[in-house]
Amino acid sequence: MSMKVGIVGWRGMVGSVLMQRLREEGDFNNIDPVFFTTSQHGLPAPDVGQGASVLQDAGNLEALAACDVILTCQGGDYTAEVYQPLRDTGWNGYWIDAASSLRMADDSVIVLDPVNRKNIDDAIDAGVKTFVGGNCTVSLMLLGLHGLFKEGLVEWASPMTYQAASGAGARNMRELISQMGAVHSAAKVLLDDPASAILELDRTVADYIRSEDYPCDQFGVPLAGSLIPWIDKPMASGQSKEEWKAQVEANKILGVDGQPIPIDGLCVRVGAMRSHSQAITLKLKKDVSVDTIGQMIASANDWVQFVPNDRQFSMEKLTPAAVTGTMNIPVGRIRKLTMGSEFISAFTVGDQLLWGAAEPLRRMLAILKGDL
Ligand SMILES: NC(=O)C1=CN([C@@H]2O[C@H](COP(=O)(O)OP(=O)(O)OC[C@H]3O[C@@H](n4cnc5c(N)ncnc54)[C@H](OP(=O)(O)O)[C@@H]3O)[C@@H](O)[C@H]2O)C=CC1
Ligand SMILES: N[C@@H](CC(=O)OP(=O)(O)O)C(=O)O
Repeated sequence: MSMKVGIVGWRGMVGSVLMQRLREEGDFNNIDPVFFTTSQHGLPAPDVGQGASVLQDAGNLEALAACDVILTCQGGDYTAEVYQPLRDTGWNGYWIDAASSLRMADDSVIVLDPVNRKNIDDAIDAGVKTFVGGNCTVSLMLLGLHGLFKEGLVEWASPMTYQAASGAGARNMRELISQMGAVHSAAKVLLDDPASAILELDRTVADYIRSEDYPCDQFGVPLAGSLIPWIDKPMASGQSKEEWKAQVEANKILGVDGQPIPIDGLCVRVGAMRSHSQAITLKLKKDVSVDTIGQMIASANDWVQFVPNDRQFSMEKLTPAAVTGTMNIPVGRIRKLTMGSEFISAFTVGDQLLWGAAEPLRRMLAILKGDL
């Protein structure tokens, strides 16, 4: 009998990417999918090649409990509302989740199988039933620098991020494009006139970005033509929550026992659509040549692409524009920093919705099915 998989959050942004990947990889072939919704129960469910069905109520614990696996991208509020009551009914199925709520729980595993497949397998054998996708910047950093972490070479890391609008949600992506269009409209007359003074164009744009007319309901402040040096809630440490996640989640994924690897930096929202970038300063435990570092990085997994520290290659291959919509994780700008031979820089980019959110979940389901 095929595994009954309840899918919640499938029509959201992360869920839509997950659906696309499940279809592309033929993952619906040997499961019995049940689609849930918090708002549209009774309406037709997506047909994934197994005939017509209707959407089930995602708040109905009985319907959820009939599933062997719940795969959810519905968000943290939904998880907070449903997870424990469902477990309290005695349900002992697998819960696979994109939201952060359960990541740091003692009885959950953060899934990033190219990096921690053994931890996942051990956890399944030990009866763990809760598997959660990691924070996007954390997963993308660990995939990119997998080779260095695998060799136990990293003494500490400081990622400075350039995070895309998609991390804030679909409405924020739309708002970014509206902002871009609005700035262009405000400057169009001057832009169309090759003889206009550049300082007048510049002042017009700056005035518009600071004006009441600039559309920024979602972000609260301008993004297009600017940036936002804070993501998520403040923590008592002075970190933003996004910054706090780097060390705690990365060490959990890496299975570090005892003293954690210090990982801390600043997280910044920029005007990219759906790929997150990070400039990472690393202190290695020993002096290793740049060539050897490159080889370690390049050979660590099937998705990382080593980009030589060359101007043209960096400009063409190491950008959100090049990476978006692909599974590639390019890593470049590797060089020794002037602080000393053990200090290196790296720059990496990855699609926030693929490896950053949907793909680790899809692969976790594939592991449970025995397909991976
Ligand atoms: N691992 C990571 O780094 C990331 C994790 N996430 C997690 O995933 C969660 C979901 O994020 P995201 O996909 O951006 O959320 P969305 O807001 O796009 O979708 C969430 C839900 O909103 C409902 N919804 C209401 N109106 C619409 C509409 N017009 N179109 C589509 N859905 C609609 C849907 O539920 P319904 O059908 O029930 O109405 C949908 O499942 C986040 O809360 C976060 O926890 C997100 C990004 C990255
Ligand atoms: N906070 C991330 C997206 C996200 O949803 O992260 P998390 O899954 O850790 O809440 C961003 O804004 O880019």
